[in-house]
Parts: sequence; structure tokens; C-alpha cells
Amino acid sequence: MATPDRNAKYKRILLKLSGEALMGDQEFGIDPKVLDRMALEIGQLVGIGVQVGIVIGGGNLFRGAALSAAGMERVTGDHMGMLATVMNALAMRDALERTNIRTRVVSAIPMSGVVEHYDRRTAIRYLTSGDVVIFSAGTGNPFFTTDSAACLRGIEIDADVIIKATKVDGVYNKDPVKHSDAVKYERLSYDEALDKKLEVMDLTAICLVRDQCMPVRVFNMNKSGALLNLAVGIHEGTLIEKG
Ligand SMILES: Nc1ncnc2c1ncn2[C@@H]1O[C@H](COP(=O)(O)OP(=O)(O)O)[C@@H](O)[C@H]1O
Ligand SMILES: O=c1ccn([C@@H]2O[C@H](COP(=O)(O)OP(=O)(O)O)[C@@H](O)[C@H]2O)c(=O)[nH]1
Repeated sequence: MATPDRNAKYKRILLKLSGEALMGDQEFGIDPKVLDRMALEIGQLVGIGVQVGIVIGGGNLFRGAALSAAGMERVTGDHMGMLATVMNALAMRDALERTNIRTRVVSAIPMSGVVEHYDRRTAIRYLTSGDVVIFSAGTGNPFFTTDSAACLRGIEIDADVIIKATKVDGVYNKDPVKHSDAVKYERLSYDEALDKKLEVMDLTAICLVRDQCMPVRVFNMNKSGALLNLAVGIHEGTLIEKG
């Protein structure tokens, strides 16, 4: 068997981790075992010289839309959702630093004494020096998602690709969790993802990457080694790019 090429295909990536991915098999919260496994996988990327920016979700703790459905004012719910992403970011930084990976958490919402306020040029300097940068608090605005934040930050830091980690191994013609006969796409154009309303990313996020021609890869974070495969150019999951 040929030895896989361990040279990095990408110089800089933006990895989107959903909050739910941090729950593991639990119903709520953070599973430390999952964090440790992710830290090891992210460490492998740093080890081959990839600059890693991370946007982390908050759906394992709070989602504005769900709080609003339960009667809370939407903007308050969204603020709680964004604060949840900061908690996840702190937990992820802790796991990364226990693996000896230098990590910075920056926040779109100023939170002096806890994390640094996001500044694009500073974040790029950290990435260039080899630190992992976790972008927390989403975009800082209600009515957005962390998928949109991932696309926005990925474009701002001039990442080569946005890599979205999910619980499924790519984009399907319908939700594979609900439909056992769903068929996976290896490759999709932005317009197909929009027209077919595939729901693996929200429409705002897809419009943003389409307008800036930023490629997106969707893959299964529970598949061990898949992230490293992507980083060295081995196909995993689904690639969304220009048609
Ligand atoms: N067409 C589709 N292809 C793949 N996954 C889909 C599709 N439609 C809906 N999904 C769902 O989207 C989820 C992945 O998105 P993600 O952002 O990780 O989850 P969430 O929005 O729950 O945080 C999958 O767990 C899957 O159930
Ligand atoms: O720019 C943003 C990003 C997130 N959120 C809020 O934070 C919650 C958690 O983010 P998300 O649902 O995207 O997390 P994930 O699904 O990735 O776990 C969202 O439901 C929103 O309420 C927000 O208001 N603005």
C-alpha cells in the first residue's frame, strides 16, 4: 500500500465545530473525552504545519431559536447562545493546552479579563506564529449562527478552506439522520446547496461563501483520522465549491 502523503495541502484552515459535537453521547453539556480526542486530532494538523482557526458552536448549551420557542425574547436567547460558545471555547482551549498546543480564545463580544476581544489583524498574527485561534461569541450579533460566523471568520482570515465537522459524513440529498435512504454528495456547487435547501448549513452562510468563492468541506468528526486526511488532501465527506 502506498504511504500516505503527510504534507499539508492547506496552509490555513477554519474548522467549524458544532456545540452538539462536544456532547458526545450525552444530552447536554460537554464530554471531556470528546474534547480530548478533538484536541489530539487538531494537534496532528498543527504538527504538520497547518494554521488552525476554530469557530465553535453553542447548541449543546443554548440556542436562541429554541429559547424563543419556549417563550424567551429572541435577542436575549441569542445572547445566551453566544455566551455558550465562549464557554465551549474555554473548554476547548483547556483541552488543547493540556496537549501542549498554544491556543488563544478571542470573542466577538468584549469580555475583559476572560478572553481577548476579536481583532482581525491580531488573530492573523497569532495564526502565523502557529497558535490555534478559537473565535468565540459567533458574529457578536443576534439572528446569526455559528456557521455564518465560521464562514465570515474564514473569509476574513483568508483561510484556504472552511471545514465543517458534523455528526454525519457529508451532505446528503436529505437529512441522513431522518432518512435511511439518503444519498451522499461527494461534491456540490453553492447554487445546488442553495436551490435544494439541503440544510447542512444555513442559507446566510452559504451565500457568504458563494460570494467569496470560499470552498467548504463537510465531514464526520467522529471518524478518527478524517480531519488529518482532509488536511493532507485525501477526500472525505462532501466538498462544496464553485459549480
Ligand atoms: N441534506 C443534509 N445533509 C447532511 N446533513 C443534514 C442534511 N439536512 C439536515 N442535516 C442535519 O444537519 C446536521 C449537521 O449540521 P450541524 O450544524 O452539525 O448540526 P446542528 O445544526 O444540529 O448543530 C446533521 O446532524 C444532519 O442531521
Ligand atoms: O453570530 C451568532 C452566532 C450564534 N448565535 C447564537 O448562539 C447559538 C449557538 O450557536 P449555533 O446554534 O450556531 O451552534 P451549533 O449549532 O454550531 O452548536 C445560536 O443558536 C444563536 O442563538 C447568535 O446569536 N449569533
